[in-house]
Amino acid sequence: MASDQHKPTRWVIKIGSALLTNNGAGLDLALMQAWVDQMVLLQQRGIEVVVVSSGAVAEGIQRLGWTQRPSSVHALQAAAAVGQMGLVQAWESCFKRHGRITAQVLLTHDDLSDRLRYLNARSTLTTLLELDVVPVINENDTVVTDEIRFGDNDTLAALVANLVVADHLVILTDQDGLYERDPRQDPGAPMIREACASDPHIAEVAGDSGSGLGRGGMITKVRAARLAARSGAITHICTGRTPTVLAQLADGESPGTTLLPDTTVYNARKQWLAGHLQMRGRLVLDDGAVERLRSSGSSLLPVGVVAVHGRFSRGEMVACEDQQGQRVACGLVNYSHDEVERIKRHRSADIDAVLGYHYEEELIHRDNLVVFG
Ligand SMILES: Nc1ncnc2c1ncn2[C@@H]1O[C@H](COP(=O)(O)OP(=O)(O)O)[C@@H](O)[C@H]1O
Ligand SMILES: N[C@@H](CCC(=O)OP(=O)(O)O)C(=O)O
Repeated sequence: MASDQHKPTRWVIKIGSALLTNNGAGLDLALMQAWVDQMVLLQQRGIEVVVVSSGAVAEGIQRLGWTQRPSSVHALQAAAAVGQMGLVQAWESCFKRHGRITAQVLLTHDDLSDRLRYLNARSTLTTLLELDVVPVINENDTVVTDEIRFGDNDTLAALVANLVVADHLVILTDQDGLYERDPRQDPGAPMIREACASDPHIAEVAGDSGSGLGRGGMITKVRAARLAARSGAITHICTGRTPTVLAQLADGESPGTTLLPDTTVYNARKQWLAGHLQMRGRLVLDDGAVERLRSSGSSLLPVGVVAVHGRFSRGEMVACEDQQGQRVACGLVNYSHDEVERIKRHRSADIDAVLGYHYEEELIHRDNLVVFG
């Protein structure tokens, strides 16, 4: 078990569908065993490992004997339920050969946006790591609807990296790294070896999935690197087809693309706030309010709000934008959308007179607000 003084090194390792299932042909058990052999080596070097494994839908489609990916949500969810069995069986048996124990953790977006469930998930994961168990995480595809979906496992892996404060997020995929253009379209495109996670260029060159098996493509991997950077994690995008890739990374080599954290590292509560992917509404701020949020970390007052969009209740998550539509911050709002409509542009001292009551003088208190750098 880890002592309180020594923070262990943690890696979140995410593996994509096309890679895991040999482009949809069924789980590639030999490759899975090769990664597990290396993960055990990492553990022997004192590195704690969390696996985020895609592949449930692809494996389910294969097990059900379907020749193509269905379009119906319920068929996809059924495939995920079938395939998840195969996934966890395979991970368990690969780790068992080394006498290691695994645990299945299935998450939805709601599990991480609800503060209590988020804290619970964090405690469970850290307990599993202290017990030397390898958590194998996937989205709970069988129950998710679009409203509560992470959407892709790159994003899920980044939020898990935030949750366990991982040092490295390793995204194993079917390409050697991030290229200047999708290598499926341009095989001669050069690979980007290192960049800052927030570099706009990398988001411009990253395209969507070319395989039809994966959900996100490179763009979700770049966004995941940005999310992971909020807790200080370095992201590596590498091919999982090289059997020694994890050992190479542990030796300090950079076999793929390395994306370095270059933004403010948030504290635990701000990371939780920043990890909310679904906003209930949008507040448009005037230039003065944007400047104050950015420069002095102030709370948002109603006087700085010029427009309100969406329907939200007190306590829900809203985005704050400048007048050009750029997202500046997000936070838990103290007033509902119709209340904000009435108190916007007013001084806090006037809230009582306008509404006939007031909760707080801030629209979003600075403790519940996260400003993007
Ligand atoms: N700039 C790029 N560099 C590399 N791959 C890219 C790029 N843009 C788009 N892609 C595509 O992203 C795919 C990887 O994403 P995806 O299929 O979602 O994989 P995974 O299942 O591993 O998440 C690659 O096979 C490639 O076709
Ligand atoms: N949760 C889904 C994976 C979704 C996903 O993001 O896939 P991928 O882009 O291959 O990592 C599954 O297990 O099939």
